[in-house]
Amino acid sequence: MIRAWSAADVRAAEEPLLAARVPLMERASFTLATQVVRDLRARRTSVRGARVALLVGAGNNGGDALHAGAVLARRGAAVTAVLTSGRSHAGGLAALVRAGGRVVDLCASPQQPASVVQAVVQAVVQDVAASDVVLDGLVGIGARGPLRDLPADVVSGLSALSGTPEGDDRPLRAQGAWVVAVDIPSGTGVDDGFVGGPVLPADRTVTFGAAKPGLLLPPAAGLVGELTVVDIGLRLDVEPAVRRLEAADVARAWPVPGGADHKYTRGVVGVVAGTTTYPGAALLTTTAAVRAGAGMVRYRGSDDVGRAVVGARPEVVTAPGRVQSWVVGPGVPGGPDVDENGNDDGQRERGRGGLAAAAGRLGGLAGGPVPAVVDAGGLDLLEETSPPWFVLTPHAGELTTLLRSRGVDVRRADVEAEPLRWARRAHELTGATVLLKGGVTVVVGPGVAYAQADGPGWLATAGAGDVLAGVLGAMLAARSDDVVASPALAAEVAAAAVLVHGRAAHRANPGGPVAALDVAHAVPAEVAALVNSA
Ligand SMILES: NC(=O)C1=CN([C@@H]2O[C@H](COP(=O)(O)OP(=O)(O)OC[C@H]3O[C@@H](n4cnc5c(N)ncnc54)[C@H](O)[C@@H]3O)[C@@H](O)[C@H]2O)[C@@H](O)CC1
Ligand SMILES: [K+]
Repeated sequence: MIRAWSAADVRAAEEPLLAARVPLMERASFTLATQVVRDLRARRTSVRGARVALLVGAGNNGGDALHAGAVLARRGAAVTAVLTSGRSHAGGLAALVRAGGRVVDLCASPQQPASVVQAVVQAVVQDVAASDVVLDGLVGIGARGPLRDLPADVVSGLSALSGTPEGDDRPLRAQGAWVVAVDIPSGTGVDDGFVGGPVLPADRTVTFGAAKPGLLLPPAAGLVGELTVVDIGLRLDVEPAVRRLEAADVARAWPVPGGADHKYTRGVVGVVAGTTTYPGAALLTTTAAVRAGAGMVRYRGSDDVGRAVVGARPEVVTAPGRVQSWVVGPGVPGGPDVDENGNDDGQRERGRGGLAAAAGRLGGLAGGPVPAVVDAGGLDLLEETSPPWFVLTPHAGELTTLLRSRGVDVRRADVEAEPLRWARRAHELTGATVLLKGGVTVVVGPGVAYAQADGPGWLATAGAGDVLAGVLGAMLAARSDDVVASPALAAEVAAAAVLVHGRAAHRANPGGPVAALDVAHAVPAEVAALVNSA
């Protein structure tokens, strides 16, 4: 698991070590330099003679870059530091100069007219782009807001370089430079992943002490490249702000059935999905639940769609009965669609019934409480508040609608700019666990947040959400009682489902397009690979 702590928590953990004169910056910068050497070698560039540009800001982040530059210069690299602030880390600067590094100070003549400064910046930008490696040490965890002043000008200049292919978001790749962000890509929100101005996308981010939330969260997560966490000896005893599950975590927690298990201990998934107009969602959701190892899948819908489901997956039953998790809503019309089409095949009524049972509001034969996945049209069927064992699975547009229906003035662009913030708001307002789908999927439950980046971009395709709902339904059914008993567990299971779904998409067709049903069919082999690696 990757755990990420806020800037404040990291600073608090640094304090006792700094007080004890532990050389944290030396540790950090030496490991940074070592990583750069590894990257250069991997790129078949010898360290001796390699051109290294350091983008240096006012604080200790620039100090890290300067010290790392000094290490590289001592090993024969041609290092140039570009100072973007009137004050740079004195020790780092002295070390670099001692090691033979070159310094270009953009603030050397503060009285120069802006046009001259801009011309100098442009010239420097060309030089930087011609380097083998660029270290971004403009700002780290001391940053406030988007980049401004000269750091912003330099990054904007690099981003606007000619020769960058249209649509390529990594301006220096075309020039052959490898960008290493020091601690964070400068300009990204350390704690929230917000990107409100220019950022130089990194090929690698070397972060110190612990990951920071912004490195895992969208949209900043897309600018981080490969993430390397360097242990500098910090002790972080508080709960992390954001977590990311890795394959080993999911493998360890997977409920592998034993000899005494039967379909009811494995878990029965009740699915209310699809209508005669949208039967595909019913097929995808039930197939995914079956393929993810549900003890049994019970489809609830019209006779016509039920026949199609059983035709495709004879394992599915259509009779009512015991259920250990509900999946409500894929392919079920919501709000305006219902008014237009009139007919929903009675799915909304069945969905309400499933959710009432899942909330424990029916009792008796209906059973419950049990976990529920609430997707698409199911989101319209929620009561004012829900228990944490309900996992809502909106995309950004659906989350916006959900929030607006509860009086929050928010637009889709806001949700996309700060997914964690708005997913958390939806969790606070509804009480449910919220899984906000995207290239990086954010999950928020009571006291916990996960950010999962497991799937390829190809996974953004119709029906992929139905498959996720089915996989998650099966995983919740397998741990039904535990999920109801421990409020934060639904979020962990949901994050694990996102991981399985994303990895199954890679497995379905590595490096190429995937159809939703192919993802469902790749789930068993992915689960086998996971549990066999545990
Ligand atoms: N405390 C320590 O001993 C350690 C600190 N480390 C490094 O130090 C960094 C934190 O250093 P600092 O606290 O000095 O802060 P930073 O180096 O992150 O930068 C803060 C400075 O940047 C300027 N600045 C802030 N926001 C800006 C913006 N939006 N645009 C342009 N300039 C802006 C301000 O002048 C401020 O002084 C960490 O990210 C890490 O790289 C590491 O060396 C590990 C040990
Ligand atoms: K940085």
